[in-house]
Amino acid sequence: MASQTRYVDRMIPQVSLRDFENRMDEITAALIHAAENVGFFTLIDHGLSKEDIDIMFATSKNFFDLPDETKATVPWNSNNVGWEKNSQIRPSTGQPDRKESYQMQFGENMKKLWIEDDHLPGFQATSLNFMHRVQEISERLMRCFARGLGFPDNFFIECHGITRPNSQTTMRLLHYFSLPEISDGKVYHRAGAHADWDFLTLLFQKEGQSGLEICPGREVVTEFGIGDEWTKVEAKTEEIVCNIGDLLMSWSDDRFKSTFHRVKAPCEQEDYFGDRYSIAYFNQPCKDSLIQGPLKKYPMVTGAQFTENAMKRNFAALQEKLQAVAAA
Ligand SMILES: O=C(O)CCC(=O)C(=O)O
Ligand SMILES: [Fe+2]
Repeated sequence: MASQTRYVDRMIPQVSLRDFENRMDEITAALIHAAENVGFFTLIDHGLSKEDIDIMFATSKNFFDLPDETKATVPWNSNNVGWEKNSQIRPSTGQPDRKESYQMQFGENMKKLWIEDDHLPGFQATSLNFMHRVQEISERLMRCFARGLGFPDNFFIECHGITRPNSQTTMRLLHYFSLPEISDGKVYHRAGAHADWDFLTLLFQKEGQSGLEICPGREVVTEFGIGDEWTKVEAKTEEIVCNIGDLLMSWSDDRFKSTFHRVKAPCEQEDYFGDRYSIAYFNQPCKDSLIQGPLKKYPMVTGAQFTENAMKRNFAALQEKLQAVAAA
């Protein structure tokens, strides 16, 4: 069968964090190069073993295997926490992603939103432990990006402090449902094309459960248009896929690229149609962090304002898409 999607081979840089303290300048140069050119990179030698990651994936599967009524005891709310199913509509597709997800944070937003130990013993402890370890990796990357942009080394770490009660950093467990391999004429979006609006996203994929694709090319933080040439990102459990979000793009005066990506709606023979589990860790700013790049390209905003603006832009783009779909 001829491929309908236009694919191009692009190098997605791989960065090793081995011997981090001694190699920090070398690692910073590699990260800056990746951020300026692709917006995506993968990490190896990051300190989490394949087994550590597999334990979190097993914990995630145990959660999603619970009956919907049980998961509905921790419903999603607009603090970006909790469980949702088939409810996220992207401006690029105008249709809900076929997935369920559960979002967790460190702070007070999680009050009453942790699934209870009676339902899933040890879930909260395992998840928080994993979140702390991913935070440590994020903080190493933040030190490098601060150094690369000329801020003090700890600058971004403080702006995203997870011990602050108003921390918004989020880990999201994702489960995409298996889909019919024989087309019934419908398109089942998994994660419609989008850019992330956080600082940096660290994504875990499970071996064999492919589907993530990237589409570089955006020049400023406010565009929702997307191109049509995609590059597949291989699913390897032991690698962390990282991407620059709109926040870091803005904080770098658009020097670093927040790149469109999607989990493809499988439709071609070589696509993967089975259940897909992934885990995304979104580094979000504290509400009172002050955001402005060294060149002051954009007016200074707080973390709360940045988040609000991103949600407003998303909402407006979504309304526009829904109107276009209704008119068609
Ligand atoms: O599930 C994935 O692989 C990607 C998820 C994603 O891009 C997101 O949730 O922002
Ligand atoms: Fe994303």
